[in-house]
Amino acid sequence: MSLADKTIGFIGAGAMAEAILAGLLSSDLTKPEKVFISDVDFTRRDYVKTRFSVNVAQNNTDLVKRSDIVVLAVKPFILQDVLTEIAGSVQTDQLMVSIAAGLSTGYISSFFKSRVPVIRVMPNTPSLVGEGASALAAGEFAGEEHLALALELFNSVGRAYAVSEQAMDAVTGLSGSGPAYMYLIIEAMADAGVKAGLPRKIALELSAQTMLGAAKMVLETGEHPAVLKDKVTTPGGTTIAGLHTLEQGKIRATIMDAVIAAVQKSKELGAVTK
Ligand SMILES: NC(=O)C1=CN([C@@H]2O[C@H](COP(=O)(O)OP(=O)(O)OC[C@H]3O[C@@H](n4cnc5c(N)ncnc54)[C@H](O)[C@@H]3O)[C@@H](O)[C@H]2O)C=CC1
Ligand SMILES: O=C(O)[C@@H]1CCC=N1
Repeated sequence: MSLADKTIGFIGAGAMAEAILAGLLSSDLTKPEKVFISDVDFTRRDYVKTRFSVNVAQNNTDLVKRSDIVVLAVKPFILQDVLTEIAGSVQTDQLMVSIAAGLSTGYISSFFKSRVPVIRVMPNTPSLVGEGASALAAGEFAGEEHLALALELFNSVGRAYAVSEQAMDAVTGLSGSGPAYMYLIIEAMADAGVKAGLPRKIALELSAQTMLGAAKMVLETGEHPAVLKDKVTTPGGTTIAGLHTLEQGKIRATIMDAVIAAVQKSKELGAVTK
């Protein structure tokens, strides 16, 4: 079974659902007719319906009845209410895919009386432009075929990797939260360009394109970032002067600390439901 044969429902049509839908529908793996959404915020629901021409379910249980794959895309603190609401309608031949940060597959399964397959995913917002980074973990009742379906879904919006569930907090701190860190760096580099006299628009685009290009070099050449860094760096030149300043500012330790703080926070948020 592939994704093309399945109906996919999104409970919660917020920022992440929109990002996944944008990538998924432009990948041609499914069609808007095969997608359902439900959201308690009707303005939001109608915006997403209009943007993608997808179907609107009357409510969350109606969505469950119409969907082979149900993507749980509400905030973690809302998920308990949603699971309580839909538990009686979910069948074992359906697949639950949760993108809620910090909530385990065991926690989600505990709401269902039967052995409903659950896959937990940590995606990120660049899914919106087809450049998402997602990690997936299969719950106790999910088999290889369920994992394959979910990988197909998230590979359609970027790169998706199967990991053990214990790795999810690390993924959340790294690639889940990571886009925000990258935006900070892009903004700071653009500000520096403006300070040095560049027009704002050009400074921002040069900065963003530089990050995009550097990321592609790492992914496509397969070379170690240190080797690529050395290729930019002329002896006695400009780059080594900039790198020295970054090292003096302890940029590596600061970035590592930021990711570890987010990993720690993910553990704390998840501990509430364990
Ligand atoms: N924003 C991000 O970068 C990432 C978010 N996530 C996870 O994705 C999930 C969704 O996050 P966002 O899309 O950012 O949140 P959001 O707040 O943009 O979207 C959630 C949507 O759920 C709707 N909603 C609230 N209660 C509902 C209910 N009872 N039934 C149906 N819909 C309901 C809200 O009206 C809203 O439109 C969260 O669990 C978050 O942990 C995961 C990875 C990255
Ligand atoms: O900030 C958060 O908690 C969520 C999870 C990863 C990205 N956004």
